[in-house]
Amino acid sequence: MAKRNTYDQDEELEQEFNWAYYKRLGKYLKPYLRRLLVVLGSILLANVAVIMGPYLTKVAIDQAIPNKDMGQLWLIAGIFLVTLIVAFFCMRYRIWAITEIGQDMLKDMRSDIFDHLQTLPFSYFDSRPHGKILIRVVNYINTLSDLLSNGLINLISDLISLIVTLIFMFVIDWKLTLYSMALLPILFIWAWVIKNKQRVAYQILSNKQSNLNAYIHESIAGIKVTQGFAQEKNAEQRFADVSEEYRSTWMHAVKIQFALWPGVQNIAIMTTALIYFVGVNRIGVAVTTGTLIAFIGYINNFWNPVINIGNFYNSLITATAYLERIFETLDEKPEIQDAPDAFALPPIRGDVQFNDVSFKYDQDGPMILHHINFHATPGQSVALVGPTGAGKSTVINLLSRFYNVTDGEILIDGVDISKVTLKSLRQQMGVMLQDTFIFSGTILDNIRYGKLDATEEEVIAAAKVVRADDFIRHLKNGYNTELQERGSTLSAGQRQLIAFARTLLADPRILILDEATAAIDTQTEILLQQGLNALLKGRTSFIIAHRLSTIQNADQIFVIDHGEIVERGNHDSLMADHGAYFDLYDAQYQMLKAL
Ligand SMILES: Nc1ncnc2c1ncn2[C@@H]1O[C@H](COP(=O)(O)OP(=O)(O)OP(=O)(O)O)[C@@H](O)[C@H]1O
Repeated sequence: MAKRNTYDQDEELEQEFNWAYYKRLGKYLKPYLRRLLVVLGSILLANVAVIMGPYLTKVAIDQAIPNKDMGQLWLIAGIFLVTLIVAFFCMRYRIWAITEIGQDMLKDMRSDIFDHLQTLPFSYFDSRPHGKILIRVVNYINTLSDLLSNGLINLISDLISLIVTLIFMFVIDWKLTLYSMALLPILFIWAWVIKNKQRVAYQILSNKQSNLNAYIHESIAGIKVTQGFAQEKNAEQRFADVSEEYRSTWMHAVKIQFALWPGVQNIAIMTTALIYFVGVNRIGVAVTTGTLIAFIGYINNFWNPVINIGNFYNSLITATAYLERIFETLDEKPEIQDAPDAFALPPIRGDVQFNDVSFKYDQDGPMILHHINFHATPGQSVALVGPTGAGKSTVINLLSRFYNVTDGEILIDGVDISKVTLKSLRQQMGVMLQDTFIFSGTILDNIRYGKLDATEEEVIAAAKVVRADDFIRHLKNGYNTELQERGSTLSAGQRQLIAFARTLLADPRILILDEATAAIDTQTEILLQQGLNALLKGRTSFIIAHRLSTIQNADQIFVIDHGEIVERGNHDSLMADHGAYFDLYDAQYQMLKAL
């Protein structure tokens, strides 16, 4: 599992430069190879057209003009015009097609990372700020956009134009060509020297960017608390600090990135000077004026792509820092995976057995549950009570296999749940967490989340059974009322009723309910209780109860403390025992009386 992380903590950096990432990036290119070949063809054609220019000038200067051959001059002008038109259309196509290919690749990659995130265990999301996950799916992928669209266009067209130019140059004068290339090795060495510095600078930058995103995300999520405690100034200061760190690392990274640029420029200028020097000395001996002028034209054709390739190399090194993070996310193993020989759990009756189950969240963390044993027969209702942090939620997290047990086994209808496919297990289980999550969309959509193919009638019928129908009908647009993400426009009780309807629609044999802790008025409590009773009928249920009044009819009650079941029985027997349950009940009763 990933190490725990916070917004003010940098994520770990990879030490080695890993070319394998580009091989993996190539995998995303594969589906588009054919389209890319067509683009390559058009780039080649455009380059041949452009490259003809200096050659035509040479022919005009060395032959047509001295011979005063107007016919040849017109022909050269005509060919020139055609090359310009061909080049124009080829370039246009190139830009459009490559941008599309680049964006398609990004979309594939974004889908891969998003789909993969869906499979990751809670522990992955527990271990890092959500803002740091978000930034990988959105911003890091976007940083590749330039590389994969513009960068890719330029690289391919520059490589082709470089090769075509070199061929022309070699044909015209191979010696001058070699002089043109004389200073290239210096450039290669320079690029190699700053490569790692640049990558590390961008790794650090990506970290700071991630921290900033995490902080923004966290402060938006916690805005109510910030405003409630009038801590805005504090939040602003913290934001300013994180933001300043981002700015200064950005400046540092850019400084290193631009270290390559003057080197390329200077070498290009020096090469032109060298060609003039060598060329002028050889005019009349081995070089014609036309050849020298053509060569100066080619030198630009030669250095422009080299400069562009240098830039591409720059963005490639920069992107490495982001690619590492993207592939790291893709490589994150779903902790809870189907065993290779996993089989689908057949339709269950709802018999649940914990055999000596112990559990810890972190490998090197403390044991949270110790030797839990119990048996619930089909249709029974089980209530888990106990002080906060005792391990109640952990028990139900294990039952729905959001985590694997550290020791012992959990059996459903006698089948070890670690042996079955997750899908078949979770499909037969309804989990309602404390804070019912509402997705943006209509109420209808939100209830339908329990069974995607449910008809509107089925949705309404389910809502009626759990007593949700009444409040929904009172909303302005009824079932078609649009809800905000998290359901901020609904009350906690209403969100719970929606969760009940959603779960009823899914019709699971085993029900898990983490009762909301929020205080609700008596009337809502009665309503929820009625809804819940309707939902529980005929299902094995596990309820984490915070209000003991709601579980008096439970078949079994377990009192959990420090990860152990310290008492078990039903309400009457536990009350008669005068133990921990009695104390809890009494404390709540006294509290309610005092209100
Ligand atoms: N994801 C996690 N990673 C590490 N430790 C955790 C995690 N979730 C819970 N714990 C720890 O496990 C212990 C049991 O937590 P659990 O949530 O099961 O308690 P609970 O009885 O449900 O509490 P509450 O009534 O407050 O919801 C606590 O000490 C808690 O700090």
